[in-house]
Amino acid sequence: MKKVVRNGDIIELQINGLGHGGEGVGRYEDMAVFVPGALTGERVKAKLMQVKKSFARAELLAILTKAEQRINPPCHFAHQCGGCQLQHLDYQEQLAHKKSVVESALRRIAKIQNVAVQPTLGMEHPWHYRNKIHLQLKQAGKQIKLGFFAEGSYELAAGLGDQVCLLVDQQINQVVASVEQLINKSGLTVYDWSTKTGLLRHIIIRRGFKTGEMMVVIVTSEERWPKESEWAETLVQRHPEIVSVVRNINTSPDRVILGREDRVLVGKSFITDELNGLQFHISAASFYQVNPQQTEVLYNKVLEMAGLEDKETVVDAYCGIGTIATFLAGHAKQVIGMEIVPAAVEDARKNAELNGITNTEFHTGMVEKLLPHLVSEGLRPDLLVLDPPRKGCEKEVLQAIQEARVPRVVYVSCDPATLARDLGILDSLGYQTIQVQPVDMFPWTGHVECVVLMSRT
Ligand SMILES: C[S@@+](CC[C@H](N)C(=O)[O-])C[C@H]1O[C@@H](n2cnc3c(N)ncnc32)[C@H](O)[C@@H]1O
Repeated sequence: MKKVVRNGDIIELQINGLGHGGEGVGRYEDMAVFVPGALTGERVKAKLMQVKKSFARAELLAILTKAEQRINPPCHFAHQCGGCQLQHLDYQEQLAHKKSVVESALRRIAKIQNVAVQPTLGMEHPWHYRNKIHLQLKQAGKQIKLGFFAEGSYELAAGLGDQVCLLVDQQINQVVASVEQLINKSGLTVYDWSTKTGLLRHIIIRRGFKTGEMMVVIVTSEERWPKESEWAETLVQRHPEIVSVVRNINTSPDRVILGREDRVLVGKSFITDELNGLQFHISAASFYQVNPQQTEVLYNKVLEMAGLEDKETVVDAYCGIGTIATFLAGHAKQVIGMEIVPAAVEDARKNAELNGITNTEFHTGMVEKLLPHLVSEGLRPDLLVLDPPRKGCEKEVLQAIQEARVPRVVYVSCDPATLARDLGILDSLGYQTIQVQPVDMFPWTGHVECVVLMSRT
């Protein structure tokens, strides 16, 4: 008879593989059990925390047999903070794991068997690669702490002020420490989600790796902040590489990060950066890839898969600040970008100007509306690049690709599951998957980025 399994049970488990979020997975009483921190090949003792019908989540209590690929995580907070799911796994093994995540998603979700997934393109020095940090704040007694949430929670896992994040650029780490000190010195308050009072909601710091320019965005409620500009001036005096301090006012009652109003407290409203010798203008509200070194690798793959011969009409759907459009413009007749965030579209237009590009145009709106509309008006692109957010593409986008009979599609994705779902749909619409290339944009985390070439059969 099947044993009754309950929350709180302590079990021994053989780990047979890693799940998509990097958790160890074993089987117990016909259930898949997910154990964060456990590795393939290990025997572990774990406590069941969330028992469902066919699976359970468990907390790792002890490693009874250790895997060879296990390493000591160099970060003190690796198991508390929700940022790094794989710091205990050797880097080369992580790259192999990410390839297998893509393979398994293609096989299970897209039902695509016969395409070889290339080995993941990794980094030589996979530390301090992030050009952006997004900090949470917590009132801890009289002190305000800056840091990251624990996995799956709104509780601060680790204060960062006197520590450094090993994934984030070192100069950003230094600015984090100063911001925390200055916030505490000036007696600012943290926004309280239960009473909806207090000032500070989030802090975002960005740095252009090539230019060294930094931006600090202080996301606040609309509460009065006396001497806001003086506060920002003091920060810039300590760190002259900060060229922009922006107060973003967010009045939303939910946890959306940025509000609608930006107020520049010091300097300009943007920073600049450079990728492959091209200049980019980046505003506070605009998306910009967080790992610039691997972004060049990713975009060069897109360019290679695009196989352009100077005569094509290209669509860059979900174009952000037009980085991919700018990469491709020099090799195509025309590039048409589409993006939902108006500030990013303004950046994209400026970026064309900055780089002396005259064959791009950018449309503001939802790709699922813009693309079908332009196709109905006769647009027939030779190549379509898709780089949607984690949730992937709406069906209308994929149908418009079929209707326009676009010969080639390059799909950039940060989520193998939604990528596989969309490749499966495109497959049923007559598109064959030709090349699949994972690129490690987020070392030590469970996240997997991938670029795929599809061709109309
Ligand atoms: C993963 S980012 C890629 C941006 C750009 N290709 C790059 O590499 O920097 C996705 C972009 O899609 C935009 N976006 C999200 N949903 C959208 C939609 N429905 N229509 C158009 N753009 C959208 C986001 O604002 C973001 O800029």
